[in-house]
Amino acid sequence: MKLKDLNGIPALAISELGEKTINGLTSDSRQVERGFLFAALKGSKADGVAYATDAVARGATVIITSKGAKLGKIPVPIIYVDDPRRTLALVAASFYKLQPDVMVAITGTSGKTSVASFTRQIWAQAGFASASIGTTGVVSPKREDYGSLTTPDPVELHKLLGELVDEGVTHAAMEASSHGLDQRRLDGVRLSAGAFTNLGRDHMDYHATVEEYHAAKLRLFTELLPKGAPAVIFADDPFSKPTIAAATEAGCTVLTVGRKGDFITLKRVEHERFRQHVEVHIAGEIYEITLPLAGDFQVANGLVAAGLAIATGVPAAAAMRGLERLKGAPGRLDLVGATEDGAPAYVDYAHKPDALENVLASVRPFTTGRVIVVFGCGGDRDKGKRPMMGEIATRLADVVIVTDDNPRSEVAATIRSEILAAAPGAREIPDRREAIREAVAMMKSGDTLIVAGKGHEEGQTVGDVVLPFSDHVEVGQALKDRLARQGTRETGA
Ligand SMILES: CC(=O)N[C@H]1[C@@H](OP(=O)(O)OP(=O)(O)OC[C@H]2O[C@@H](n3ccc(=O)[nH]c3=O)[C@H](O)[C@@H]2O)O[C@H](CO)[C@@H](O)[C@@H]1O[C@H](C)C(=O)N[C@@H](C)C(=O)N[C@H](CCC(=O)O)C(=O)O
Ligand SMILES: Nc1ncnc2c1ncn2[C@@H]1O[C@H](COP(=O)(O)OP(=O)(O)OP(=O)(O)O)[C@@H](O)[C@H]1O
Ligand SMILES: N[C@H](CCC[C@H](N)C(=O)O)C(=O)O
Ligand SMILES: [Mg+2]
Repeated sequence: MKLKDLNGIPALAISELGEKTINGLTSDSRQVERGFLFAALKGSKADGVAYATDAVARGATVIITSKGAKLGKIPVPIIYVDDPRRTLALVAASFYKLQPDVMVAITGTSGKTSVASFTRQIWAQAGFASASIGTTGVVSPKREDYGSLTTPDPVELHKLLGELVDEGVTHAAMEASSHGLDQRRLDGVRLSAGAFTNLGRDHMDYHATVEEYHAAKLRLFTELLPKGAPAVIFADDPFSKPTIAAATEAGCTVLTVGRKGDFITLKRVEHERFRQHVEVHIAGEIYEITLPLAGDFQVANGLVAAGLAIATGVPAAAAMRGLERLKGAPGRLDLVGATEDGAPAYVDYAHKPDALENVLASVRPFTTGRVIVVFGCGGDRDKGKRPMMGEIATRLADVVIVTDDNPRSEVAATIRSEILAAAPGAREIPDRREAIREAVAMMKSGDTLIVAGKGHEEGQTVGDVVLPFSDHVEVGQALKDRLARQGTRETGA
């Protein structure tokens, strides 16, 4: 492709270098090949400028960087721009060209993965070839790829969107993380609609304040959605009001959902152990549906997904039928099994205070015995959330077991002690497998077990090593062993 065919490049550079052929793009010098455009970006750990020479040695023929960057003697043209991350996103969008006709993005502290998955499922039920992109990976009619970043790097993202179109996908829902929004990873995506779930504490190691974190999320509505595009906003969160105000001010068509919602109004919820009966009103019609998922927060996620589906052309009745057939996203209040007398054991991805609070509160209505929780906190991540999660667990669960969750480069015992400082009466079992086995062994009739923090993850990161580990597998095995022990006892063997 010629440089002149790429979006986001300043006119002067196009007039001088427009005929240059570009074979590929990257912001990582290690991935440069002959004829590539290299974006030299200032990052949180390194500065891409330092790798420009390396990029040229590997075949880069044009470099994009920020105005004022000092690259020294480089034998290829350098294009200076105000916001090179945004330029890279726009360039990537035009390089890979194709995007699904309908693209929606979901932001918020919790529920993004679930809403993206639910939106895909509702679209699919309504007959559209649909995909979801996020923390748990990419799901489409032809693929189920395990994920890494919640919002992929723009070059990866646009390559992926092009591939999805080639597969026939017309509708895609993606997660917009605050890192992704802040780093302009989505700036080239042609969005049809956006959504907001809620705002709580997260990533305080990256964003200086909650306001800055909220502002990063608001970029979706204030800078990325085209004027007039639907913004589906969950109405019952403390941050709903300022989000609605910002989206309205930016010219979005705000559609609120929830108890205080106008677009989809939640009237009534009746909880059962594994499902919920929900009454909602949409445009004067009353719908009574059964959501086949546990957890209040799944009602919220379902309504946001239904809002996105309706806003992008699915009839309300079809969206409601779609809700009745939803499958939970992997590792989100995911029922692994039950003890011989029916006490359920769930794996959940709550790794931040609000999520833990929600998941523990959600299982209480159907727990006649004790709520037992096993959790830890990740190393090299926001330390402030550790005592907060300790306090929440102690307040909302009857038995608290604190264990390890990806200590990374930190001393695991220190992380645990920071949680335990705010969790009087909690037990400490460092080894996660042992903690799970202990929790399963103590379950009695009426109890509910929540193993929180890892959800779909398949590893335990200790130092630089990722040891294979799955909460799902461990809980399943512990339940199996318990049932086998029970059987042995009953037969007197
Ligand atoms: C902190 C963070 O978000 N980092 C992201 C950021 O990297 P960075 O620009 O800060 O990287 P850096 O290491 O400082 O390097 C600066 C530049 O030098 C380049 N470089 C570096 C070395 C070299 O040899 N050659 C070279 O060219 C790098 O490619 C980079 O362009 O931009 C990269 C490209 O988009 C991302 O891959 C990278 O994500 C890292 C891997 C990461 O772990 N990110 C996490 C925290 C993240 O983004 N999480 C969110 C939210 C999760 C959630 O809540 O669900 C997500 O969306 O996944
Ligand atoms: N709407 C919600 N409100 C509060 N908590 C929620 C909500 N939805 C999910 N959760 C909790 O957050 C956890 C993660 O959910 P999900 O993966 O859907 O969110 P996410 O925003 O994608 O999170 P992440 O940023 O970690 O990828 C769930 O396992 C559950 O504990
Ligand atoms: N995307 C999040 C996931 C955290 C999950 C939890 N298991 C942990 O390791 O803290 C992060 O990398 O911060
Ligand atoms: Mg996610």
